[in-house]
Amino acid sequence: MLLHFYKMNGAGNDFVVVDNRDLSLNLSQDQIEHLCDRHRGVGADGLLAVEPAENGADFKFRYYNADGGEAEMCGNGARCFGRFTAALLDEPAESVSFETIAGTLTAELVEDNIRIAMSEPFDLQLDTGATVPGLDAPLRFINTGVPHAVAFVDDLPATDVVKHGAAIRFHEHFAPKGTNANFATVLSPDHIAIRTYERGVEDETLACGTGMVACALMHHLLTGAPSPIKVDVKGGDTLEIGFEKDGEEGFKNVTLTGPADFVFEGDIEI
Ligand SMILES: N[C@H](CCC[C@H](N)C(=O)O)C(=O)O
Repeated sequence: MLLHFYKMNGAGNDFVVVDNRDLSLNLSQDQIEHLCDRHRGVGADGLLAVEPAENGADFKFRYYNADGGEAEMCGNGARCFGRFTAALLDEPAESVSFETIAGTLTAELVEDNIRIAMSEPFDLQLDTGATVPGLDAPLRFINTGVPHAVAFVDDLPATDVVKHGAAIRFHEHFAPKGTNANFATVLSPDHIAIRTYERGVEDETLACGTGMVACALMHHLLTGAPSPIKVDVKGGDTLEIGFEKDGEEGFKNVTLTGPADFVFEGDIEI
């Protein structure tokens, strides 16, 4: 079958996008894994599928990691999904809504960037009590649409993200679903830098949107830093996380703002 696809990039987190509004595609886990393979396929951290909405949003957004497994949502992918689907609307619009497993999200075009109104975070664990060998930092946790462990470290460039990330991702404390693993450092009161090991990619990625949100909210909880918080990612971009407090440890109106760009489109035999 010849598949038409689009390649997009959200701050270095890259995606294959397929338009499946007619639901004619029924890609298997192996086919998605092949499409994301950087040597044998198109190459990407994940795949975004556009499907028709079921509950009143403009579209449904289905997200699949590079291993072909479906995940609840993807923050960088949501910005790319918003950029892509805004162009599909009958009338030009500044915002577009889409259903995900994590809830219905809205993407807003803000100058050259896309702002995502994220789902409300939950399952906050300021200290999970979990440890991994060789990492001398408390492991914290929050679900920002997908699960994220967060460790603040002193020397981010020297941190073995793959070794410690894999140990956290597969740690029994987060079983059976596992978690993404983020390592963060404070640059200034309103500015952090992070690196992320992603579940389902099983490697460090150049950016992780829900991971940025997790680290920024944890930074607020630990230091009181006000909204917005800037986040530097491995790929070199700086993105912005906005939020309002909802009680002592809750958050609402959480936003993720950053780039979402088309790279190329093509056809591939699968
Ligand atoms: N790998 C994640 C999903 C993608 C998250 C990331 N790419 C983002 O931008 O939020 C998981 O399995 O939970």
